[in-house]
Parts: sequence; C-alpha cells; structure tokens
Amino acid sequence: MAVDVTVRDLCWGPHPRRRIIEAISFDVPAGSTTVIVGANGAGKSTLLRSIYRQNRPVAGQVLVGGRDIWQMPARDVSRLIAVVLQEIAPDFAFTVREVVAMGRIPYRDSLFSRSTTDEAITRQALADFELADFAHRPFSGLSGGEKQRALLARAIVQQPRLIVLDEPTNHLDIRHQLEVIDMLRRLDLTVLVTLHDLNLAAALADQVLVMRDGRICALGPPQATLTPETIRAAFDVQADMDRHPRTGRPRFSFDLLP
Ligand SMILES: Nc1ncnc2c1ncn2[C@@H]1O[C@H](COP(=O)(O)OP(=O)(O)OP(=O)(O)O)[C@@H](O)[C@H]1O
Repeated sequence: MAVDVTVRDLCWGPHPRRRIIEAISFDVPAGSTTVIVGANGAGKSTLLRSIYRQNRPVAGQVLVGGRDIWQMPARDVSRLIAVVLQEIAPDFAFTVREVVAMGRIPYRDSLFSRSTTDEAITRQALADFELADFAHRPFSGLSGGEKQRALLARAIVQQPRLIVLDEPTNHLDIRHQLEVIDMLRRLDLTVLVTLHDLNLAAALADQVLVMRDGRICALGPPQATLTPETIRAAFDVQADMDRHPRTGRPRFSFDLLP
C-alpha cells in the first residue's frame, strides 16, 4: 500500500556556510507521482538524498507515512522506500538474478537466507522486466539500458511503499523510456522521480516540482507548472507548447533564447 510523503522546510548543505537546498516544503499524496525537474545542478539529486535517508537534513523534516525517516531504524526505512539511482552501480561480480534478488535483503533473517517467497517474487520481476533471458549472465555484461531495467526490478522486489528514482530513463531507448513511464503510472506506489525530459514529465506527473538554485520555483499539476514562463525561468530556454492530441497534457519543443 502506498504512503504519503511530507517534506517540511528541508535544508541541506555540505557544511554550515553552504546550503545546496533551502526551505523545501511539499506534500506527495499516497499513490501519486511527483516529478522533480530543474537544470543541471539545481539540487534535484541532493533533495532526493535527504528523502531516502542518505543526507541527514541540517534543518527540516521528511515524514513518510507520517513517520520521520530520520527517527527510524535504517532496516525499517529499507522496507518502506526503494531507490533507483542515476549512477549505474559499479560492475558487480553478480548475475542479473542475484542483483534483482538483493531487493529482498530487507526481508531476510540473514544475508544468505532465501525463502521460496523471495524466489517467486524475484522470478516474477525478471519476467516482468524482460530480464529472464539474462538472469544468469553477469550484471557487468549488460548494456546500460538492461542494467537500468535490472535495477528497477530490484527496487520492485523490495515491495516498497515509496519509490524514489533519479533519472530512471537515462540509458533507455524510446520504447523502454515509455515502458518505464507506463510501469510507474501503473504502480500502486507513491512515486518521486527526477526527469530531464519535460515531455515525459508532463505525461507522467500528478504534480511537478520545478527546482532552481536549490529552491522550489513552481509546484503543482503539470498544466500549471510546465509553462513556457516557468521553463524559461528554470532552464533559460524558450519553450513552445501545444497539447498532446490524446491526453491534452502539455507538449514542448525547445530553442535557445534569442
Ligand atoms: N556533498 C557535496 N558537497 C559539495 N557540493 C555538493 C555536494 N553534493 C552536491 N553538491 C553540489 O550541489 C549542486 C546540486 O547538485 P545535484 O546533484 O543535487 O544537482 P541536480 O539538480 O541533481 O543536477 P543534475 O541534473 O546535473 O543531475 C551541485 O553544484 C553539486 O556540485
């Protein structure tokens, strides 16, 4: 079951005189999708790190399902939140099946115990993500897109209530990008995701959070936030917008400012 997320007055910086994100507040209703967009260096990944319990905030709170994640044991958080990161993991000496099965670790009594439930969930995810044919190949031998799919499958077998994804479509071809968006739309989970592609963001989001220089510069449904004015303010580009013929959602093409 999905959980809601509340972020209040969140600030983080590497040392007291340098803040990278400042006074970030927003709510993500249970089961909804919030897409974070912003220029390179705007602070998107830094914001996510405080939400999935990597960077302890210097001020503010992150509540997931009403609980402050910085007051919870790490193991409990790992049953609540799954993370798919932008950096492809270094070349593990593991097979694809082993990498996907790692998502079950928060449910194991010991690192090496494995239940038949773990096996069944892992097998299903390998099939759902079209990874069954690669299951026994080394993870390191996969293409960038195949690795990304394996890391998504690992997040899903974790059976989280909230999934946090940093640029999950980065290495994917257009069909696999659309499949990831479609999968995220169908998940019965709360989704928090950064995307650089504003057309994908508009297609997926219930809510868009636009960041600029470590702060929120727009927050709300895509029709209200992904406007040429906001895009110009956040990215310094000119955006021409029309509506998608089937969904009515915003659709863009871009140019450098004259
Ligand atoms: N631990 C750190 N120490 C110092 N600076 C940091 C640290 N972490 C992040 N930064 C800086 O904070 C800024 C925001 O980085 P962040 O990775 O959050 O941006 P982003 O919006 O995710 O960018 P991109 O779209 O390029 O992935 C960058 O200038 C980065 O160098």
